[in-house]
Order: sequence, then C-alpha cells, then structure tokens
Amino acid sequence: MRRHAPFAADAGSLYSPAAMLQSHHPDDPSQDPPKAPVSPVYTGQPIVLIGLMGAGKSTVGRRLAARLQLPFVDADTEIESAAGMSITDIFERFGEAHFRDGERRVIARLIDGTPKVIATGGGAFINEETRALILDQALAIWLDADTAILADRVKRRDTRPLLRGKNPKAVLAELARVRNPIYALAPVRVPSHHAPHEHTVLQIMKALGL
Ligand SMILES: Nc1ncnc2c1ncn2[C@@H]1O[C@H](COP(=O)(O)OP(=O)(O)O)[C@@H](O)[C@H]1O
Ligand SMILES: O=C(O)C1=C[C@@H](OP(=O)(O)O)[C@@H](O)[C@H](O)C1
Ligand SMILES: [Mg+2]
Repeated sequence: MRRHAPFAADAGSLYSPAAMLQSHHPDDPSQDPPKAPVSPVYTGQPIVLIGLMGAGKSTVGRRLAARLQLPFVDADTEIESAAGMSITDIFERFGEAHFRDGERRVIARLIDGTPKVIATGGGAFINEETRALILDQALAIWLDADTAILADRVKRRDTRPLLRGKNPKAVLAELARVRNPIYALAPVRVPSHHAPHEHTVLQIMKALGL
C-alpha cells in the first residue's frame, strides 16, 4: 500500500499551515483546493466508504465530509450522471455487468489524489481492480452493520435493483456471507448500529485520529 507523508501536526488547528501557504488564490479563499485535516493516522488520501447496502455510506459520508470540510462525492450519483439515467434503469436496460463496468471507471476517475470523501455503492469494492486501486491510493473505511439493521434501513427506498421484488434480509444475509470477508480487507472498520448518523461520523473521526 502506498504510504503518504503525514502532514505536520499543528496544535489547535485541524488544518495544515503548509497547505494554506500553497494557495494559488490568496485573495479568494473559496478558490483554494481542499485541505486535508491533520492527524497522525489520516494523511490526506481520499476517504472511501465501503460496505453493504444500507450501511450508511451515502448519508454518513455526506455528513463526514461536511465535518472535515472536504468535498463529498457519491459514486452511484456520478454513475447516474455519466449514464444520464438511474441505476435501476441501467440495470434494466443494459444489465448488471454494464453497471459494474461504469462503476469501475467512475471510481477510477474519482480517486485523483485530492482529499475528499467518496461513498461507493456496495458492490464497488468487490471488483478486484477497484479494490486494488482503493487499497493503494485511498483510505478504505468499512461501515459494518448487522443484516437486520441493514434490511430495516433499505426498506425506506426502492432504488436498489438487487433487492427489488426479493426478501431484503435474505439477499443481504447472502451478500454479507460473500462480501464481508472482502470488506474486511479495509484497514479501518467502523460498526454502524441503531444510532444517529452523527454517532457513526464521530466513530470514524475517532478511528482516523481526528
Ligand atoms: N445511523 C445511521 N447510519 C446510517 N444510515 C442510517 C442511520 N440511521 C438511519 N439511516 C438510514 O439508512 C438508510 C440507508 O443509508 P444510506 O446512506 O443510503 O446507505 P448506503 O449508501 O450504504 O446504502 C438511509 O435512509 C439513512 O438515512
Ligand atoms: O451492493 C450493491 O451491489 C449495490 C449497491 C447500491 O449502492 P448502496 O450500497 O449505496 O445502496 C448500488 O450501487 C447498486 O444498487 C448495487
Ligand atoms: Mg449509497
């Protein structure tokens, strides 16, 4: 795994003074590139959330990015924009393999070395090429929740083609059996319980030493 030089510790501030000095727009802070928080653990790579459907990658990821003042991007939303249609339509019209190909290409584009939070779709990290890229160039965080919690959460939206017309708990249990050993390759695992999103955000920040 590629190692990144840690930013200098700066007591009292989350942000690197060195990064601030590199601004190309001294008169317009809104033009500055995002600055990675300073931590002895987190060293500025893109943070990539992985885990099963319903784990909270999209909703927790957005809140985590806001908290860290980093850009947030949801890979599923990017795939939908690139395709000009919903994930459900991509699956129906072109099949899962086509979706997986788009997913692989979109995530490769999103991991560009700049600090940001990326929420992936649950299957992204299962692709060998995507997994290798994430493990090498990003910091993968596995949001891990029980099947019962996941099944309860995914009931809220009918946007997941793998669950449509099926028993969500049974599908998620089978996906957990196959995928959890692969998600476990992530260097960081954060449990996602019945608790507010902010609780998981704080757990992630703690795991990152922030
Ligand atoms: N503590 C929590 N952590 C994550 N998601 C939660 C939590 N509590 C409720 N949810 C809800 O679970 C649903 C699934 O979350 P989402 O972020 O879309 O998961 P994913 O992107 O991993 O499939 C959303 O409706 C979200 O608001
Ligand atoms: O687990 C999966 O294979 C999928 C998860 C979904 O994203 P979420 O994990 O955000 O629900 C979405 O990418 C697609 O429906 C397939
Ligand atoms: Mg999501």
